[in-house]
Formats: sequence, structure tokens, C-alpha cells
Amino acid sequence: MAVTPVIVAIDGPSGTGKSSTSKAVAARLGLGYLDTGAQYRAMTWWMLANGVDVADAAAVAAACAKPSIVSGTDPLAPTITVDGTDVAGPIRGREVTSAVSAVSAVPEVRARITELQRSLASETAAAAGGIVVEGRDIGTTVLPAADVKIFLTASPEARAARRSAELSGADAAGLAATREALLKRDAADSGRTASPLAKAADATEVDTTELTLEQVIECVVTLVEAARRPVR
Ligand SMILES: Nc1ncnc2c1ncn2[C@@H]1O[C@H](COP(=O)(O)OP(=O)(O)O)[C@@H](O)[C@H]1O
Ligand SMILES: Nc1ccn([C@@H]2O[C@H](COP(=O)(O)OP(=O)(O)O)[C@@H](O)[C@H]2O)c(=O)n1
Repeated sequence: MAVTPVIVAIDGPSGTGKSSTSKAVAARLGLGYLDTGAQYRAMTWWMLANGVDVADAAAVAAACAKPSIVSGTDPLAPTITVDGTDVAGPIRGREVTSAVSAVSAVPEVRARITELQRSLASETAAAAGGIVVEGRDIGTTVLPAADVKIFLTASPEARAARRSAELSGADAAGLAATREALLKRDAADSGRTASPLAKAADATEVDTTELTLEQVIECVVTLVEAARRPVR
């Protein structure tokens, strides 16, 4: 018996567990996976690498059609390239992290990346039986007809502790500085006009502060399995 492709949207602020949960759920259920934050980071990396002033929205808008951003949707080995260059490492650096909210607030950037996301989501969902897409505006704007919508939250303290445990070397920062940077990015992402970070009215909110990653994964897998409808 075949099942219809299932589209899963997972949104929320930084450090709530979107990437870890989405990859694990997709791997467990044999679905594709798309990290939309990585696409905004890749766009930002290209702007910085090409000397575009990220504070100049008109310059960012004028340039944003140029880079070719390609995402691999295997949850066990997700990839991201810009004009054929693997940027998976550099897009996680501090420079990109502090510039990404400005670039992603530009409507032309969002229009271009949203189009990429919609076509990749429908191709992958058809080929893999479904896809888990994570970001900030997936349930509200990119895929408003998603079968399952989850909005992850966690206290700023828990999120900062998780993030700062990941950072090392030149990117290492104290807990207080990490918390501050994270709250600043949340405020920018939630306060922008174009498709802000927001919970869709029909999303299920899961507060992960006191949950283990495994508990969050279980919760989402249960919701996805309940939404999958057999085709007769
Ligand atoms: N429920 C959880 N409890 C403890 N640590 C978690 C939990 N969920 C995620 N993490 C850890 O927190 C860090 C950030 O998670 P990530 O999935 O990258 O969040 P996001 O994609 O929302 O920014 C990772 O190191 C991850 O292993
Ligand atoms: N759907 C999305 C996903 C990310 N973003 C932007 O991209 C940035 C990086 O997203 P991310 O998911 O990699 O961030 P982390 O949660 O990993 O810190 C966010 O802070 C937003 O500015 C967005 O605007 N819309």
C-alpha cells in the first residue's frame, strides 16, 4: 500500500533543536531533509566573499540572483554548495552568523530562496515519500499546506548553553555573549517585515527546555506517523 508524500515543517528560533530533530526524524522515516537556514547562510557567505555591504539592502537585493545555491537533501549527509564550492564549514562561522539576519530580511533574497525551497521540497517529497523542512517561516509562508507543522521553543538559557557547547576555537564565546547574540538574532528575525520568524496558527508548539533530544524526536515522529494517510 502506497503512502502519500508527507511534508513536515519545523520552525523555531536558534538552539531549539530544529536541525538535530529534523535530520533524525527524516532519517528514521526515510524522508528527505532541507535546512533552509543553511541556504540563507550560503547567500550571506557569498555576499561577504564578494564584498557586498550586507547593511545595504539595495546592494544585497541587486546581487542576490547571482549565486547558485544547491542543497543536498539526504538527512544522513546534507550538503550545501555555492557556485559548486562546498560551504558547509564556512557558513557556520561567526562572520556569517552575525550578518545572516540582515541578508535574510531583504525581500528579494527571501523571494529567491523561497522559490528554491518550494521546488526542492516538491521534487524531494515526490522522490523520497516526503520531506522535513526546517527554518523560521516554513509553516507560515514557504509551505503553508504542510501536513505537519511543529514550532520548537526552549528557554534562552537552554539554547545558549546548547549553542556555546558547540562553539570552539575562534568562534568560542562565553555563555552570556552567546545568549546575547542569540537573542539579538531572534529579535531581528521576529521583527522583520518580510516573513518573520513566527508560529503558524495550526502548528504544534513543543517546548524542548526540559526534554532530551530523543524525546523531541519521538514526539515529532509520532505526529508525522499520525498524519501519514495510506492511499488505496
Ligand atoms: N532537547 C535537547 N536537549 C539537549 N540538547 C539538545 C536538544 N536538542 C538539540 N540539542 C543540542 O543543541 C544544539 C543545537 O541544536 P540544533 O538542532 O542545531 O538547533 P537549531 O537547529 O534549532 O539551531 C546541538 O548541539 C544539539 O545536539
Ligand atoms: N526559513 C528561514 C531560515 C533561516 N533564516 C535566517 O537564517 C538564519 C540562520 O538560520 P539557522 O537555522 O542556520 O540558524 P541556527 O538556528 O542554526 O542558529 C536565521 O537567523 C534567519 O535570519 C530565515 O530567515 N528563514
